[in-house]
Amino acid sequence: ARSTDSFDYANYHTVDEIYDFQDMLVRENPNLVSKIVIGQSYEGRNLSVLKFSTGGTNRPGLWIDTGIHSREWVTQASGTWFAKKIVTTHRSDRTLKCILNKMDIFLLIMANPDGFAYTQTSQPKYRMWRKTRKPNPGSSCVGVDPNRNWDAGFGGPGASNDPCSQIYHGPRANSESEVKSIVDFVRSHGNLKSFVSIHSYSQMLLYPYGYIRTPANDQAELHSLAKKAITALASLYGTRYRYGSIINTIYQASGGTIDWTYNQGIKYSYTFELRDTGDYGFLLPANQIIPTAEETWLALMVIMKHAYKN
Ligand SMILES: NS(=O)(=O)N[C@@H](Cc1ccccc1)C(=O)O
Ligand SMILES: [Zn+2]
Repeated sequence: ARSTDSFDYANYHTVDEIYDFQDMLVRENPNLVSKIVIGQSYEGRNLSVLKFSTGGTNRPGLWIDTGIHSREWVTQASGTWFAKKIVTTHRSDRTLKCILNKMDIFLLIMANPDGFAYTQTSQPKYRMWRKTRKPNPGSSCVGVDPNRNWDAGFGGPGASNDPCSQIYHGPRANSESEVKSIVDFVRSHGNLKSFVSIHSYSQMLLYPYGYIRTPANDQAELHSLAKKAITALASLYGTRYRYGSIINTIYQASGGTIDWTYNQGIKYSYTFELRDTGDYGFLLPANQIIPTAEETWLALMVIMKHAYKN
């Protein structure tokens, strides 16, 4: 595309097209958008975070990542749409205007670019790739599950020590550069107020914990905020979400992203599982990208507004 106005948000795009989109968005909006390279993937692709800021220094931040599981294509597509939505509405939307007067938004659209590139290679059998693409010593199986590699109940039930497993946790916590780079950013920023990691599919809004049954200290607040968020989501097209703690709502999972961010003190830590509930699953038709992104944005705004006010 020649600009982010002519970019086709209603279709899926390649790794390179999304990198180009990010650079165009920065060029077109130098007073709002900048790019922070927080690290590289195993195969050397940039982990590029878009920063949306109206000024200040080290303002409290709001984090969103998409695409950490590479086959969940509606998430990278939604992340691209979110980026354009922020730019086109940050003056007209009062809530977003207020948020950006005091806070920064950080958006990592391709959290697993190697896996994403792999799902786009010719053979259809690669389309369902989930993990990173780092070889595992002593195994013919490649990759670690980047949603089991975090230092939160690492290696416990709900992950596998088998390199051939889709939920292989890796040789140690933060072994994957895609994970370590985010860990380092979260620590160096030190002032994130919300952390949302976006997955698909199942239509769920999940909060900690996944590795233990013990309720999070802020469980009541996280539960009521989740209810508000999915109510806003449903208001657009009637899409119904379930919500609750990871372990109670989907399954036990150890080493997950938001369990670690919550334990770092980022209270508003959530994972979305976007459309659908299994009719198409990870192969969601492109005509559902924009409706999915639009309804999800309403829920994200509820969470970000709450983080802004508390
Ligand atoms: N996106 S998904 O289909 O892989 N489901 C997620 C569910 C999940 C979500 C948040 C923390 C742990 C686990 C998964 O990593 O298994
Ligand atoms: Zn996922």
